[in-house]
Amino acid sequence: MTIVLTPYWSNGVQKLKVAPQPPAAPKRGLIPAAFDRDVHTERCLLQLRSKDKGIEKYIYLSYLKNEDPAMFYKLCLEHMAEITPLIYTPTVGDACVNFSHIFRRPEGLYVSIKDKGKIRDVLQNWPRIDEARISVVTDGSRILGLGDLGVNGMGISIGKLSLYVAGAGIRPESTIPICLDLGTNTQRYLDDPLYLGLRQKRVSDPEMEAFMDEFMHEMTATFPKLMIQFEDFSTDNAFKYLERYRKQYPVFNDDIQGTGAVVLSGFLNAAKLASAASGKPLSTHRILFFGAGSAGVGVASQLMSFFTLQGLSQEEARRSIWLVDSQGLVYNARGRLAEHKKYFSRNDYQGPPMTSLLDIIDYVRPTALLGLSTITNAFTTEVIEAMALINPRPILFPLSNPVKLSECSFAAAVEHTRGQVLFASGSPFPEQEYQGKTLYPGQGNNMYIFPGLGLAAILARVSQVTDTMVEASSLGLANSLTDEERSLGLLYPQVNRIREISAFIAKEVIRAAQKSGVDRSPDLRNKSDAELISFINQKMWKP
Ligand SMILES: NC(=O)C1=CN([C@@H]2O[C@H](COP(=O)(O)OP(=O)(O)OC[C@H]3O[C@@H](n4cnc5c(N)ncnc54)[C@H](O)[C@@H]3O)[C@@H](O)[C@H]2O)C=CC1
Ligand SMILES: CC(=O)C(=O)O
Ligand SMILES: [Mg+2]
Repeated sequence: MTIVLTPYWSNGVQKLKVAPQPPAAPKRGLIPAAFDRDVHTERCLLQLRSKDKGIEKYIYLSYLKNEDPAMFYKLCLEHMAEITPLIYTPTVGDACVNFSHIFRRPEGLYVSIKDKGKIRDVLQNWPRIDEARISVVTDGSRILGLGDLGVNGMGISIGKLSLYVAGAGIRPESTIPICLDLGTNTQRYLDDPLYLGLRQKRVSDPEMEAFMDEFMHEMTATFPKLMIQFEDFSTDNAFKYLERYRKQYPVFNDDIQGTGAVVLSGFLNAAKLASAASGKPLSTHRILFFGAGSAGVGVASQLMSFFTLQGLSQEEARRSIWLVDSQGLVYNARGRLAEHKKYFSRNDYQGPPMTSLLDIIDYVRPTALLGLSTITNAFTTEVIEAMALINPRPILFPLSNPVKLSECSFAAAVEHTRGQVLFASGSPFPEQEYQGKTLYPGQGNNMYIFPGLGLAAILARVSQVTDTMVEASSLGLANSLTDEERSLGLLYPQVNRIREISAFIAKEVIRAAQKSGVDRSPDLRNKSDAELISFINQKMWKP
């Protein structure tokens, strides 16, 4: 028997048909005589390309995913570089902002504060309880860099799960996009008659805490084989709920851990090239973070392992990192600091607040400048030039999403470093020609990590996601560059190899889970690496 995704309506939820294999041929007369599935692939692609705007392409692809999921995922796999920016960042940002306006039919699960006390009843309405393996859960409070989008944040859970299917072959019917509706503080949504969420301000912290405790408990009770990815919670809640549940349930926070892993990976590759140019050892890198939120501090914590891999002590590693937030350089003498910034706060600077990025660069003399601030073009011409003056090959990672919030463009980075930049951004930029050479931007986005990490967690049936599993995903990604990709100067592998990369990452993560003793699939322990890779490939769903 094969589960065939047949999205049709019934009582407001999508249902599945369980069909015998092979599916019955359509009845004579119901399709045109010359209909051919391969030709239809081309037709779908032409229809997609005929649309001018990203958001129109997004709407077309959403329709296709609902009507013909196999065709949607076939297109994704065959045209990964073209389609990823349409179903994910940057276009998914527009789709989320306008979610209540472009909405056509429900997808995923909405759990609201009104369901408190009866969350189990809501979860049990999910039509595919037994198949459920992975859920992306957001509360919509910090969607990409776009702020509090309330229930419109559902678009991000849907987009990430499409990448789980396309990128790691998770079965579509095993995914559950979830948006928690805890209100929104965005007035224009509260005033919008089309807004799909509750018309109330966000609930208080204690109310949210009680809700989250019930939600997590009931999720595990209802879906015993489920892995949970927290996505785009506002800063404090991102740290708080990761810490609260990470030892209790199989859960990870993509913005803290997934981003940390993907940036560590690209940084490892960039730092080698930078050190080769400067002649300075890897251990002497100095990293300046512009933005000290969940992503900035998540990446800083992960980059600690870069330095410890070079033989530095924890303390030496910590001292190689500087944070900047909206008040400027983060240092102890500045006054009260949010909990998550304290570890990296500097105690070696006592002067007045330092707020100009140029002054901070002059003071820190960083080898790498990483942007996770949501401040468009914060890396000005002068900032990029200052980095190029200190470093023969400056590392510039403007990682904020979507593309309109990027701290700088690839074109600007190439121009103002005379082609020497080692670059990765959160959303994709086009390649650049410089003095007759083609230069390729990296995409430092957690989409390289979470599909493989999630697949590993599902196959090894882990009880929790450990730091060593996250680090293994990162090193796995860094080591998956081919010689050809290295010769092109790439920091990340080409996205069209995503399934191969996810399989490799999954193998590394499963091994790390086994070492940590959090795996619950003992038969995988006996497999050689080659057998494990082949097992993983064989488990991947193919459209
Ligand atoms: N490339 C990737 O894979 C990922 C990218 N991101 C992006 O990173 C950005 C930040 O995300 P989070 O850390 O979760 O948000 P956040 O809201 O937790 O953090 C934002 C940080 O930027 C700082 N900031 C704001 N204005 C500033 C200014 N004028 N100067 C200096 N710093 C300023 C804030 O003080 C805060 O520390 C978002 O655009 C998000 O899309 C997040 C996760 C993954
Ligand atoms: C990529 C991602 O997770 C973000 O920008 O929030
Ligand atoms: Mg995110």
